[in-house]
Amino acid sequence: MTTTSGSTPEMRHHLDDPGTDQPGGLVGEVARMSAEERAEHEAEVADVVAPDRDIEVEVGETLLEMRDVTLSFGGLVALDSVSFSIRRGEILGLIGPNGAGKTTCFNAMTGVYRPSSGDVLLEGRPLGRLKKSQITRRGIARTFQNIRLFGEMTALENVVVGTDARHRTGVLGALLRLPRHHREEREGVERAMALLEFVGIADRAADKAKNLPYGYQRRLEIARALATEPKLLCLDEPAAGFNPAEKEELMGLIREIRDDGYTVLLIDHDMKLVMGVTDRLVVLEFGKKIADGRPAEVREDPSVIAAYLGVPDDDVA
Ligand SMILES: Nc1ncnc2c1ncn2[C@@H]1O[C@H](COP(=O)(O)OP(=O)(O)OP(=O)(O)O)[C@@H](O)[C@H]1O
Repeated sequence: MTTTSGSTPEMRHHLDDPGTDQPGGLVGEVARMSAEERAEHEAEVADVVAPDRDIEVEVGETLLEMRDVTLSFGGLVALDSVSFSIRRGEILGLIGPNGAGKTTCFNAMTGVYRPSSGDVLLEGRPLGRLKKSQITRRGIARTFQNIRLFGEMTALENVVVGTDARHRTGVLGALLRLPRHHREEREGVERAMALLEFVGIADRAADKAKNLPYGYQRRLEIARALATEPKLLCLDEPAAGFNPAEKEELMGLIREIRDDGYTVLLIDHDMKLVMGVTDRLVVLEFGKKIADGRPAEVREDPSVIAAYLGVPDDDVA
């Protein structure tokens, strides 16, 4: 995957002076563009963010499969023979009451925990005993329920760290200052900048992550995950703590990510939001899968209604 072919003069300018929000900075330049110029600029950014998006992907083929996965913590069975597939190009929602096993599913897919039995397969190959970093390289990236950023690093640096997962030169290449290392470093910064723009926080690229507003931090986590060029992006409650307008904006971003060719797995408690953005839903309760289907079907499913008994109708609507 090449990542720099679409880098634009605007991006390069911004790299020289990241974070500037003043007239002359990228944000100001974009604001002054005509509608036509802006559309062209956005297409150029999209080229950098998702360079492969025009390559025809077999939307609908299985990307990840949870095959009969059981995961126990001592006597507690957090996942009980759970099987479902995530199809390429879809937004799949994973829902269920508190403690149902949603985060444990993410942890099983990303190598935090190993299933006690069963398999997680990515593109038909079991993840087996791969380490977290190896799974990231195979193509699964995630964000966390509790934001985990490098607080003392800038927003841009946080995303550049994500691009490192794709670098082919290792520590030795860096020590020897190989030309390829320099090129990868430069490409990483350009791609990181494009991703910050894509998620809407390029104006704060030079700020330390810990100083960013909460909503920016959530978007920064998504940019960092995208930097690894994942085949599957797992978002664990990305809208937690957002007001309705912020949630709506975030859903727009998640749709854009999918439209750019990524596959998204989404956990969220807000039923309205999940129903509104997902193509399909898997419902867990007490570690077992109780439903799997289109949002409109799942919301009518008696076992799902029973699992959510007590949730006001408004929240399920
Ligand atoms: N590391 C752990 N050690 C012991 N028990 C755990 C561990 N992680 C999760 N559990 C238990 O496994 C069950 C499933 O937890 P999990 O966090 O996956 O649920 P969840 O559906 O993500 O819940 P929530 O919506 O509250 O985040 C819960 O009973 C939880 O207490």
